[in-house]
Amino acid sequence: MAHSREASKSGHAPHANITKAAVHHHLPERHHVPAPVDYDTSNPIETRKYLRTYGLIPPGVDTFENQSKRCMAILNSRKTDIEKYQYLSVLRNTNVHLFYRLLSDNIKELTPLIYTPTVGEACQRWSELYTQPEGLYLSFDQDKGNLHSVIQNWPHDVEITVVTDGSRILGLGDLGINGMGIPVGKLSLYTACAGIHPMRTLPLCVDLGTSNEEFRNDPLYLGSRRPKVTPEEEKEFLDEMMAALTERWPSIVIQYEDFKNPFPSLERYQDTYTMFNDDIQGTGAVILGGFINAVKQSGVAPKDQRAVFLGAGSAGVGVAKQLTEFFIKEGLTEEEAKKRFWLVDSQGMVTLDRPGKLAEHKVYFARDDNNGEQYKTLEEVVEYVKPTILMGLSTIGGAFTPKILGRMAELNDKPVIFPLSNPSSKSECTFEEAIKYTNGKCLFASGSPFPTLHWKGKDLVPGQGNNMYVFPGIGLGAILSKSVNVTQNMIYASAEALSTSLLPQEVSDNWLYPDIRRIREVSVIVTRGVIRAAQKDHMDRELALRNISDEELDDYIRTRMYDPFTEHLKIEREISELASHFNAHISDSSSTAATNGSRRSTVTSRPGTANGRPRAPTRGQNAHGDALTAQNQ
Ligand SMILES: NC(=O)c1ccc[n+]([C@@H]2O[C@H](COP(=O)([O-])OP(=O)(O)OC[C@H]3O[C@@H](n4cnc5c(N)ncnc54)[C@H](O)[C@@H]3O)[C@@H](O)[C@H]2O)c1
Ligand SMILES: O=C(O)C[C@H](O)C(=O)O
Ligand SMILES: [Mg+2]
Repeated sequence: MAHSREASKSGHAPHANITKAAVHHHLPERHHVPAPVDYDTSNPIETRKYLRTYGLIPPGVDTFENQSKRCMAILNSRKTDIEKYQYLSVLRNTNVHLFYRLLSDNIKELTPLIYTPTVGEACQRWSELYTQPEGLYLSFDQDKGNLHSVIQNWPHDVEITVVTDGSRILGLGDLGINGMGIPVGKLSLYTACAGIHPMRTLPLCVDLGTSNEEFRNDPLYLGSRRPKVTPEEEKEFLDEMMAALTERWPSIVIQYEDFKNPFPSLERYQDTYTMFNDDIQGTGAVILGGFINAVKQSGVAPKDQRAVFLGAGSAGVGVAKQLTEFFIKEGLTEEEAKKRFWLVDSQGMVTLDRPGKLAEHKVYFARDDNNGEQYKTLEEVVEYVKPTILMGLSTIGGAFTPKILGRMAELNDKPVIFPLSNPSSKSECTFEEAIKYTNGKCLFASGSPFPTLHWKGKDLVPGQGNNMYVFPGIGLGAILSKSVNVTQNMIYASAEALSTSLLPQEVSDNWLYPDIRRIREVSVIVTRGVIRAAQKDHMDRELALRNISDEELDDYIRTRMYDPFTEHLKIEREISELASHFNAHISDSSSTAATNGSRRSTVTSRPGTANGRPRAPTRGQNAHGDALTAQNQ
């Protein structure tokens, strides 16, 4: 991540010319209650005095490095992953900038602890482990008809929200309000990967009841105990929610996440609000991004690709649609492109003539060329199709058996094996299994992370095909371009941009995705692609970005990104501005006092102004300005 190493070394920037005595004795009483972050042990003494936390923190001033060492040592002393998750949650809630400094310096190591796979267990046990508020809950039973006023309770301005009803959390089923861990985790990545300011993010969980009977009967469960509302009731509730969110924050970007049936809301809102569905669209984009690179490596032309998908839900269909669009761009007709796919669900291969009603979202890819044959198992389908690609979005851990993997290796020089279900326990196979049973031939990406594998004298690094590579850039692109909607072209552009983000070394090492440690730079590239597509679609309202070069746009994106390593400079600037303002007062007052005994009353400053210009209010500033006036008089 790009951050000021100079600042990080010392823990704070070189100070403005301000004497300790001036700060200590002349700063006014501040009336705000210090926020948890104000107790940061890297805060210089002057900052502590300004924030009124002086004396409430041990006297030594920490460097960022020391803080990081201490946190990592504490983290490593926690035995289980869920204990580590809990420690990191507390850190995020008590010192958000330190949390993000730690995360950005250790993104590869910490992401699995705040996101998949650990977030899966955190959600399963959310009510059992609950300690602190971390988002907004809207309840069907208690709040319907009143969402507008509940939303007013959120204390900050919001640029982006991730909303779930908890009904399909990863591959773990309906977890009701326990699903809140997912918006919390996704938004942490928005901040870490795309630099959305943590205070501008809103984790949102709607309580529409749950089909999870075990939870409904669990005394510790913190959601309503009603069964899931009907689709019609859900629609009315979401209509009200979308209107209320947008009324309070007109430019809010809304990401739908982990809904059991997300198709109706995407269709209903995508042309009306700035929203997208991460499981359908984000997943489609991230897999397309890796797939573009896999096609280059496999050497198999799009017209010869044969893709078998285990899982025909929101993610399966989302990915298949995105790949279809790619095949069309590569010269196939739509009919030819969609014929490259064979989807398999819990009842077997998806065909038009199989018994029972086919869910609407499966009809597009349903096969009509099966001659009345129905293929029940994945093994049968693989034998029938002879695929080049095997995708797993089924929630069935281990479904890619050694036999199936071995067969893929017999059929192909470089089979594409993407077990994408989350968390790790639901992955259709592990990296080790994929390598072992294809004899090291496969092009691999999984939804959850797997460790590097030592194989025949080489270190093999698995790709991670997780939507975390694109949703941060999609969201940031929509925010910065002030896009009216999130269009299909913007989603597609995120995939193309991702596919170009690999370094030459990563390409020559046959990686499909860039190193996760470069995620912030990758997000800049994805964001740029999304903004350019928004402009082409005339969705953008930030027109000034249209006429700048890509280089300038990248710089603009970087400067708009929250940087936890420089955040403290804001408050230090506030202090030094105040000090120079105060010193100017003194010299002004004393020189005028010499000539005119009583000019003092005319030099009192208006609260919230600097150099006579209005200034955006920042934390404590009004109280500060008022008090300064009072003290000077
Ligand atoms: N890697 C990523 O970025 C990413 C993104 C989104 C979703 N996912 C994962 O993909 C999985 C599916 O998500 P979804 O939103 O599509 O869920 P979903 O509930 O909409 O779909 C699940 C699909 O799997 C099928 N299925 C269930 N049991 C099966 C079986 N025994 N054999 C064959 N098919 C079976 C279902 O019929 C359904 O078609 C989840 O584990 C989720 O975590 C991963
Ligand atoms: O949450 C993730 O890790 C990816 C994806 O959105 C999922 O639902 O599995
Ligand atoms: Mg999801």
